[in-house]
Amino acid sequence: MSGATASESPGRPGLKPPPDAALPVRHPGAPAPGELLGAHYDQCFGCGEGQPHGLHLESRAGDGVSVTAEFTVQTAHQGAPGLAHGGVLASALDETLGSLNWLLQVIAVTGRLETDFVRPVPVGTTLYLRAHCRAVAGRKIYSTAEGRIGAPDGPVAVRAEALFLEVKLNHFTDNGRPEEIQAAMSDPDQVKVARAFEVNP
Ligand SMILES: CCCCCCCC(=O)SCCNC(=O)CCNC(=O)[C@H](O)C(C)(C)COP(=O)(O)OP(=O)(O)OC[C@H]1O[C@@H](n2cnc3c(N)ncnc32)[C@H](O)[C@@H]1OP(=O)(O)O
Repeated sequence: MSGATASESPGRPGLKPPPDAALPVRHPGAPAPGELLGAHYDQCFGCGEGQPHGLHLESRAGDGVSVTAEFTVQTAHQGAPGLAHGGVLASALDETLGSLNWLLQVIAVTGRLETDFVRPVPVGTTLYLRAHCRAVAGRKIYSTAEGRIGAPDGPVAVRAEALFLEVKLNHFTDNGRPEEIQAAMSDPDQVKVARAFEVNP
């Protein structure tokens, strides 16, 4: 363990933007800084209100291509007694990082997610997450995130670097279980249909 932060060590295989990568551009139609993004899909484990044991993460647009989010660790999220499960914390980072694609207004999925677990996170803790997009190269989106305990400037508990890959809508329609795809597509609210798959409304 080097002790370096994610943003100080952007050279890990598959996570380093190529030299010709561009700076990310916030879409003109993206929610304004400070605006809540809302759940993109009611059944999403990360943000959906229809998931009783989900994270119920609330993401908010930040400046540039950045977001902040909060989630409170519940008893259903334990790994060891009284402590958050590492996979749940990775999910919180993944969800926060995924929200960045809404500001870029591209449909993208996580290809690679590398997580550093820096401190144990007790049940009842509110984790303050922050993510920003570092670079874009073709379909590849390079982003980084961290989660702090108890306050936006609290001690860092988790960090992640991620590569998202832009995909077409058929990534979901060809691969998702037909029942859920049908249900999501037939919602009369077209914005909800679009957001379920993170397509631009
Ligand atoms: C608000 C929204 C919240 C969303 C929730 C959070 C997001 C999620 O959790 S999404 C769910 C988890 N992710 C998935 O299910 C994705 C499953 N994986 C896949 O479908 C595919 O592997 C996918 C789409 C990522 C890549 O496949 P494909 O489109 O065929 O890309 P492919 O042609 O293989 O590779 C394209 C480039 O990316 C690179 N690449 C692909 N995967 C990786 C990887 N894991 N690591 C590093 N590089 C990779 C390739 O090397 C290639 O590079 P180059 O262009 O330089 O040769």
